[in-house]
Amino acid sequence: MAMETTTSERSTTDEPILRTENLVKKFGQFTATDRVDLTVRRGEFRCIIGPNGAGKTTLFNLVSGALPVTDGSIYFDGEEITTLSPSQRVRRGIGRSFQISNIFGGLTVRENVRLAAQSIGRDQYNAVESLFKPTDRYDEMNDRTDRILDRVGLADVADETADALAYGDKRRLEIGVVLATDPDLVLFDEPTAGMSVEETQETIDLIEEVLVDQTLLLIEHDIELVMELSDRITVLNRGQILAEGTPEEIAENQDVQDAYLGGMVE
Ligand SMILES: Nc1ncnc2c1ncn2[C@@H]1O[C@H](COP(=O)(O)OP(=O)(O)OP(=O)(O)O)[C@@H](O)[C@H]1O
Repeated sequence: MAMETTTSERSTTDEPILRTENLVKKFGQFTATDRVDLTVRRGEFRCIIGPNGAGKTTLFNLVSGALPVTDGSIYFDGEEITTLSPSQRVRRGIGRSFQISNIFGGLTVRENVRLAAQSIGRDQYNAVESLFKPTDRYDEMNDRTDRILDRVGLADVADETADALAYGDKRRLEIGVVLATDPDLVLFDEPTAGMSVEETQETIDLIEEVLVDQTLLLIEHDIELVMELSDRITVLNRGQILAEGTPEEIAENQDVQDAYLGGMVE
């Protein structure tokens, strides 16, 4: 298989991990997603950009299963997932970061990660049943939780409640919670929204470091960041794919400049 090395340590293959075909989402008469054919290759860092209301979040909702499609198909890892539930998609390997809202503030850091780890491989609604698992499975789950806590740098604060964490550690926990679901693809909807320049850089560094083996799909408004991070960029406009390419190709694309970048970059 052809391998291509990018500027980061991540490596991209030719194999598509996610593919949408003629994807359509209508809200009444309004078409929010308009015949989108998207292909993301395994290992890619793909940013989705576009003006407000372009349909970026709607596209994520279709991929994660939060919204049913109006028409078209979604394939993940070569298999059709168009009608699978969100939890079935998580078990297939599609993780979605909801930032802080994924975290239970009253539980400890370790409990949060463990709960997320427990939720895969079984029906999420069987959380009570999962408390009564055989001991070897219990140990395996604890080991896995510890490895994730190490990976995201939270081993030292594992027994603190999530509410007591400093801001930066909360972001680490959020990424730990996503990682605990063992994803192959992670969707991030504006992970740096409202952050200072410093916090933005820290969060991005963390995502790049911890999720180096995952395919990343990220909605981001900060164009400079998008240009720096992406292997490829997809530009949405009025629900349609306006352009797709490497950062260099997108920067030079006249349609993008006319419709979007010209108005965005001051
Ligand atoms: N549940 C809904 N019902 C009706 N219209 C919706 C719904 N969700 C989204 N829309 C509309 O679909 C369009 C696309 O919205 P979406 O949130 O996907 O855009 P976006 O590109 O993520 O925008 P932003 O950058 O502002 O977050 C918008 O016009 C929005 O008002």
